[in-house]
Amino acid sequence: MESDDDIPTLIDSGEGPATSSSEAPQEPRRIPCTIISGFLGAGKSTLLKRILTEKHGYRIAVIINEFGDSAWYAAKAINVTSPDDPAVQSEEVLELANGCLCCSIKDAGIAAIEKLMQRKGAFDYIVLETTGLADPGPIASIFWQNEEYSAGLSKEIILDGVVCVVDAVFGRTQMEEDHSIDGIGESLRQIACSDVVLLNKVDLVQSQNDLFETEDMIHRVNPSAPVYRTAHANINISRIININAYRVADHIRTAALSDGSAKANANLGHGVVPQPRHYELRGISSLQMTIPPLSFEKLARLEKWIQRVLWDKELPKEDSNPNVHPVQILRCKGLLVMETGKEYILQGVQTMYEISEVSEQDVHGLPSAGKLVLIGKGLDEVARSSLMSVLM
Ligand SMILES: Nc1nc2c(ncn2[C@@H]2O[C@H](COP(=O)(O)OP(=O)(O)OP(=O)(O)O)[C@@H](O)[C@H]2O)c(=O)[nH]1
Repeated sequence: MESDDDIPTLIDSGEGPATSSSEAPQEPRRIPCTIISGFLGAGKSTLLKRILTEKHGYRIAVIINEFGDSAWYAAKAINVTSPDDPAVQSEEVLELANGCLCCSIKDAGIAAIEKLMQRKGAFDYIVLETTGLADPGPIASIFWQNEEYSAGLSKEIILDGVVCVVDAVFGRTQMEEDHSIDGIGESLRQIACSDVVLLNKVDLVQSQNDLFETEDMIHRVNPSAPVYRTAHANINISRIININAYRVADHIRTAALSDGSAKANANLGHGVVPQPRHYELRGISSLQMTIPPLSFEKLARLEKWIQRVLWDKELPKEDSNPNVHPVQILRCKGLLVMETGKEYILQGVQTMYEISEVSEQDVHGLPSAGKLVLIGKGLDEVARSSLMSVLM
């Protein structure tokens, strides 16, 4: 670490940053950021390498935090590279001294990224690889657009999505047996916070049944994240980069609810509220449901319920349920369809949430059903009926 104030600095390689092809002033544009999380040894670096060598047209700044031999998080490096343009292969290395990113990002980590942003123009995409032990939730919330929480970073960076790499060989055991953080298995936290899951190393698994069972477990913990099977992280990059997971309704619209909900959806729009399902594994629980078209009054009630659960971490008290019922949300996602045909996306990370209207060109056809997925703690039968009562 070079600086006195513990703020990491970029070490200039001497070759200078790439310049924009056009000198014309450009609209300020937020840089998308993809977070790669995943189980130890699952293939995160392999995925990163693949991203950096694929042809995708982005000049990518990479932030890595390594788990060093001495059990210290040793160094994080930022490289600016573009496989499409050898001229920008110049490497700019940023060495950070202390702490894993999830611990230090609120201080030196943020400063590092702010310094990186002073070089904007040199890159147009950020990929951040976390260690296999990191909880991506707090990291993701740094980039959340709520400026109060993101120390202004969200003015310049937009979270594109969180990709979790799961080991197809050991993933199930890891989910069942790893350490827990605050009562939740750490690998399950990573799945909870992800927008896309890669089930990697499928070449090493003989039994299709084993793969199905691991996939099933992932789906139950996070019903809204698509799971792709990969060997050596070989994936069509467009499935993980620039997916706009927090903005695009299609992600949620096409996310399968785990019981083949097409049939259930067919009955919606007639005031039928299907039974939500919930699932619990090692402290984490998920609750998912399809939601019939809402009136604005119901939307307001649902939002109030969400606020109560996210901010107060308990269910609203009711006559039928006067006791305190603690809940915690790690991630929530929803597509809320209105009776008028308008659609809204709900996105939430930790205690932050946003409900934004889907632009008209992204609303396809007649509204059918909305979807809501909550992942966290305490999302049990009581939570289920509390949510149902809001929608009745
Ligand atoms: N057979 C096989 N080996 C793989 C695959 N993906 C990665 N590997 C190998 O598995 C080892 C671990 O891969 P990494 O990409 O370093 O995993 P990681 O998640 O970055 O590891 P940590 O940072 O230690 O958590 C390396 O030797 C890879 O070459 C795969 O799909 N199949």
